[in-house]
Formats: sequence, structure tokens, C-alpha cells
Amino acid sequence: MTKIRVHEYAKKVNKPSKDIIDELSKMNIKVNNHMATLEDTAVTKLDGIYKKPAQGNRAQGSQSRPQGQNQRRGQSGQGSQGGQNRTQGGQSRTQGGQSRPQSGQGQNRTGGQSSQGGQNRTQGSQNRTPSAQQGTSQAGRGSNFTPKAAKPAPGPGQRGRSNGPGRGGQNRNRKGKQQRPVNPMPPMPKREKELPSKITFSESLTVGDLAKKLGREPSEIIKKLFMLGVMATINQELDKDAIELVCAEYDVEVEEEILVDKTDLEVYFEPEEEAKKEERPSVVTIMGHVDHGKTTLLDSIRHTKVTAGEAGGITQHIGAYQVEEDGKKITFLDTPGHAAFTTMRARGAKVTDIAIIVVAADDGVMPQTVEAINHAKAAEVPIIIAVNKMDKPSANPDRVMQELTEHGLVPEAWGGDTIFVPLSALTGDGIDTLLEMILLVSEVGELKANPGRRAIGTVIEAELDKGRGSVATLLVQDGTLHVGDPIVVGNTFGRVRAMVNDLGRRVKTAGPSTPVEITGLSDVPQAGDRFVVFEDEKTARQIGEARSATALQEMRSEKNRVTLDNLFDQLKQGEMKELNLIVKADVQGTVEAMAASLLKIDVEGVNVKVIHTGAGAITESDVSLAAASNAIIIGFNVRPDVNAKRAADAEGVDIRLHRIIYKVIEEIEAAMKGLLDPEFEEKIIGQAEIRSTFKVSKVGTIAGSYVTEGKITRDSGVRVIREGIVVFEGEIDTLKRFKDDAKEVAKGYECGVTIKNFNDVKEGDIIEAYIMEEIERK
Ligand SMILES: Nc1nc2c(ncn2[C@@H]2O[C@H](COP(=O)(O)OP(=O)(O)OP(=O)(O)O)[C@@H](O)[C@H]2O)c(=O)[nH]1
Repeated sequence: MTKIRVHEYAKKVNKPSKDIIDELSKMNIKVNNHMATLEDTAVTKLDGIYKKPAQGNRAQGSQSRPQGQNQRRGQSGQGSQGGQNRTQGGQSRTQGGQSRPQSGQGQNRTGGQSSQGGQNRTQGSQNRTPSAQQGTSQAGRGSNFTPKAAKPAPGPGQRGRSNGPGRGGQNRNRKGKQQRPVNPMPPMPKREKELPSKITFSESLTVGDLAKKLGREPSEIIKKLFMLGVMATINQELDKDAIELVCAEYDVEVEEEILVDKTDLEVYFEPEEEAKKEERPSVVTIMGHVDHGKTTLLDSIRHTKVTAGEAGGITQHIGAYQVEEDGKKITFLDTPGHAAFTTMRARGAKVTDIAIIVVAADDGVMPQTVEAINHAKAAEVPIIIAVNKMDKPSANPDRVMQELTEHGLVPEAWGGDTIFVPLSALTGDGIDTLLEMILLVSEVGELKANPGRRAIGTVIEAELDKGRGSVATLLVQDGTLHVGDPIVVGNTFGRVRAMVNDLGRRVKTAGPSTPVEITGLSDVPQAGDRFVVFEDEKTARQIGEARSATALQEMRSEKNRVTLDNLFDQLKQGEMKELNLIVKADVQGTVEAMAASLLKIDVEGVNVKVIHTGAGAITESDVSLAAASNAIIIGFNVRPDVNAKRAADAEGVDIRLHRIIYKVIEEIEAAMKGLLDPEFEEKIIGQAEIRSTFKVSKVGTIAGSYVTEGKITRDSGVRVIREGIVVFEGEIDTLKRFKDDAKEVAKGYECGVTIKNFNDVKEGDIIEAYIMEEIERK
């Protein structure tokens, strides 16, 4: 009888593998993970547990979505009865409250204050664990002054006073007023001021400020501090401890307001309460070496799984797509290659839950396979190895396994825990198993999100579309995105005007792990940018505008990227020992040839390192990889696409475009030696129309002209254009306004021009003036 694995058993009894593993550990049967095989005895024991309840579960399970969800719920708190879950949530919230005492307590307090102040306050002080602790420690520390402290131990006193009448908070004001006349003249009137139940501060407060917040004289606070062993003056900044000590004396709750930078989108990515979370599809990235079949695999998965179910659906490449397997969804990021993965990571966005690394069985582990593995490991993302091209006669999966073992990925067949799936992206064989494995790994990962919250997520792709304006594919990572939502995406903002899913269908909402293409943004964001939905458009606009302003500023101040122009300086200053290059060319052969020649460059011990190569246009991912690793991009017979260009400008990444290989090598060598010639770019500054000509002996032909555009300057270069053809190119000899020499003549004015070594000007000719501008060094 063949041994059954944990996950297989789990599937059989319709339970998450994790449950099975837990049960096994209760039975003292040790298993490493869900891939472990089960002894017959273990199976029998498990059967004892699962055979009966399994039925019940199944019945329950079948109500909604299959397995996972129900199981998981069952596991955490018996299913769909929100009540229990919620209770749990409450607990976790309280827990959360410990780290930030405010939240939970704050609620109690506020509620309390308005209604029955006294009671709640008591409750509040019980709750106030952290400060209470401090209170005790302080009491301990300064036990010698406890009696004194007890006197103003104003808490009770205060309470007595304010609550004395036993009426609620609503009387407070009146009470305050009543009290004044009662305590006629004597001490300080402020004494009568009622203590607040709670004060807030951020970072620190001066004694004066604290006094104000407490409605007490600064001298009183200073005295208190003195009794607590802290010598302070009115302008002294008090730290959190001191503030809490003083407030504890007054029995006033303290809340430290953590100053949140509202424009920092990361803030909104704070973890959610567990209770509201539901299972969400996993997000998968496919990586691997060039030509190992990433694209084919992505297409193959998509075609077998999507079009089958969605007859007539025209798949649309929006940068990600979803397929369904076993009734569960899986989201694939459609931009293969770890550059895309790096883009996200370089921006701090953790998008991928599982990395599929494709290795061609006939080619084995290649440099980019290793890179991909390293990327996935660095991101702590579980890896599944897809051993591709199994249909080829030369396929040698054992070799792949062997080679990967050297990189710490040991197949479970050999006692390790890495999942290897042999498949053929071309024929489709093995793809189902791959999808099953993905579901398995995501099940173990317990991926959850709360569809009820406002959406947050990451930009997968974005571009400017002629007709639709800014178009961005967003991956909703938590919450649900709705049409009409006010949204901040990276440094842009807007309202979600329309949403289209990966099947090209218009949708109104998009839940967790769903990719959608949206329009309605004010500008084009960048891949890897975060997005956050806000409660109203005004907030979104404010935050978006603030972010774009800071981004602009940062861009201006950020000049330390390596470029060929500053390369020599950086090398000289010893800032760099290595020159990182990314090489893109039109065909793979050229890429390799170029990379090889570049690696041969040897200038004074500086290492040239080609960190990435590829055939095809320079993409935004190349740029972000360059930005992340301070590299220069070299393009041979290729151009950056629109997004790449924009990203390069924004990130200050140097892209060098060439058509001749030795020029590339020469340029890099020259740059390393500091011999790069300054680069100039022609800039057309104006145009004039010749309206009449005068021959003047000794001077030549003067062109009586009218400046129609821009300006003509004395030192500009000129071209004479006749019927669209350049008939002469040279320099201005003289430029006059009436009789006087002019330095420049602007649009709308007439002038007389003579051109050096050219007298054949004719009426109707156009003089185009240009200057050569040195390109700004980065
Ligand atoms: N025989 C066979 N060929 C395959 C298989 N998968 C992919 N190929 C072929 O391998 C070549 C490269 O496949 P791609 O999917 O373009 O590879 P890639 O990894 O996306 O390549 P890059 O985009 O250049 O990084 C293509 O000619 C595919 O037809 C497979 O399972 N079997």
C-alpha cells in the first residue's frame, strides 16, 4: 500500500493540513510538514479522530465554499457564527490595546465620561494597566513620598468632587460654575477647574503645557514633580514617564498620540483584527531563467483554466489574472521575471505569497534561476519548483533536483520539503498538480484578508492610455475596492472611475487578491506603488497632493545615483568598487555577447558586474532593478518603453542607448577613466521667415526676416530651410535690428540676418536657429 502524505490525508478528510499536523503532534507523532508521509498506525489513529466528525464537517462545509474556508473557520472559532469570532476579535483587540493602551481604554473612557463619569473612571483606572503599573513602580520608588502623594492623590479627591453630586457628566459644566462661588475667593481659581479624565500628548510636553492640559498651575506640577524626585522648570520638556507619573498622581489617563504621517501610505497597511478576516486567494509570481518557459506557463495556466470557464471571455493582459482550481481562486502576476518581483520589493511592497520558479528540465539551473531563488528567499516567500519542458526527450529532472539541492532546495522525495512539480507548459501536463500544490501551500500559509474594510494594495502596472488617461492595474491586498472610491495611488490620486477585471469585464467591486484595471487617476503611478482608499475625496486629494509634492522634492535632492557622467567621480572617491550594469538588447545572442565584452573591461581594479540581462525593450522593472542596485542600463538596439522612461527620469537611472557594440565598451571604459566627453543636445530656439533679400557689396546678402517663433540669437547655429529641405547649415554672421547689432531678436520682430559663407538666401526661406546645449549632468 502506498503511503499517504499529510496533505493528502487532509484532503481526504476535508481538513487543513495544519489541523492534521496539530493532531499528530498531540499524538506525539512528529512530522515535518504537510509533505510528510504517514505511517499506517498514524493513519489509523487519525481515522479514529476524523472519520466521524468528518461527516458533520463536510455537511457544514458544503454550505458555502468548499473546504478551506469552512475548515479554517471551524478551526478558529466554529464557523460562520460571527458572534464567537467577534468575541475573539474583541480579545485580540484588547491585546492590541496593550501595546497601544489608548485604543481599547480610550473607548471605555469616552463612553464613560459622558454618561456616568465616576463609575467609568474607576473602570478606566482598572483598565489602565500600563500606566497603573507605572503608578505602582513609582509608588514603590518613592514610597517615602507616598503620603504626600496621597494628599493630592487627587484621583479620589477629584472624583469625590466631581461625582459628589452623583449626577452625570452633563452637570459638569454647571458644577464647575457652581463651585466657583462656593469656593469664594481663596486659592487659585484654577484649582477648581475640573481635571480632565484623559490627556493626550505626542512625544513630549513641557511642564507648562502639561499644567495647561491638566488645568493646574505650573507651580503645582513642578511641586508634584519635585515630590516625585524630578526637578523641573516650567519650560522643561517632560518625557513620557514623567508625564505618566504626574498624571497618575491626578488619576488622569494619559494617551500618547503616536504621530502618524498621514501621507505615508504604509501606515494604512497595519494588520487588521483577525476576527474579521476571511480566506483570500494566494498571489503567485512565476520566476526563472530566460527561456525556461515562464511566459508559456503563464499562458498555459490561463488558457486551460480561464477560457474554459469563461466562454467568450476575452482575456486581457492587465498584469495579473485569476484562475479557479477546486473552487478556489489563485491570482497570478502576469509579469514574469524577478525584475518585476524586485520592483515590488524595492518599493517595500510584499505582494507575492508564493514564488514558482521555473526550471527547464533540459537546461537545468541557470544563473537567473539562482537569482530568482535568492529573490524569493530574501522575500521569505515559499517556493515551488516547476520542472518544465518535461515533454522534451532531453529532459532530465533528476539533474534539476540535484542542482537545486545545492541551493538549499531539497525535494521531498529526497527527504527535503521543497515541492517539485514536473510539467510541460507546452502540453499542459502537470499544470493541474502545480495548481493543487499552490492551493496546498496557500492553505498552510493561512492567507487572510478583511473584505469589509476600505481597500489597500499595490500597483502591478500602470500606463498612460491615449483614450482613457492614466490606467493602472491594482492588486487589492485587503478590503474591497469599489467604483467611485476616493483613492491615493503612489503619488497620484483620484476616484475609481471604472474597473475592468482580467477578463476585460467591467466590475463594480474587487475583493482581496483581485487584480483590476482602474481609470480615474490624476497621473500615472508606478508599479509597486501602494494604494489606499480614503473615506472622502477631499482627504484623498490632500494626501495625494502632499505626496506628489514631497516626491518632487525628494527627486530633486536625490542626485547620488551612479551615471556614466559621475561614475569616475564616484570611483575616485572610493564610493564604488563595482560597476553594476543591466544589459538589454534586441536579441539574446547580442545580450550575451555584450555582457561578455563588458565583463572584460578592466580599469584599475574596478569590477564590472552585469546584474541583469535580457532581450527586449528596457522596461520599468529594469529601471527599478537598476535603481535598487545602483546600476546603469545599457540598451543595444532597444529603447525604453514609456513607463521605463518615466521611471528612469523619476529615479535618476542612467540609460545608455547604442547601436554599435564597441561604442558601448568604449563609452563605459572612458567613463571609468573619467574621459567621457560632455554630451550635447541640439535645441531649436526659434524660426524666422525671410521676407526680402538685399545684396550689399562687401557684406553679402542680407536676409530681411521676421521671427515667427521663439527667438534668433547672434550666437545660434542656423539652418536654411527651403520647401522643407535643409539647404544650408552654418552660423549667423550678423544679426541686426534696423541699423544696430542685436544680440537676439524675439518672435514678432523683424531683423536683418547674414549667414556666414552663404549668400544664396531667398524670399520664403525659413531660418531655423538652434543652440547646442550640454546635457545636464546627473
Ligand atoms: N518543449 C517545450 N518547450 C517549451 C515548454 N515551455 C516553453 N517552451 C519553449 O521554450 C521557449 C521559451 O519559452 P518562454 O515561455 O518564452 O520562456 P520565458 O522563460 O518566458 O522566456 P523569457 O521571457 O525570455 O525570459 C519557447 O520557445 C517555448 O515554446 C515546454 O514545456 N516544452
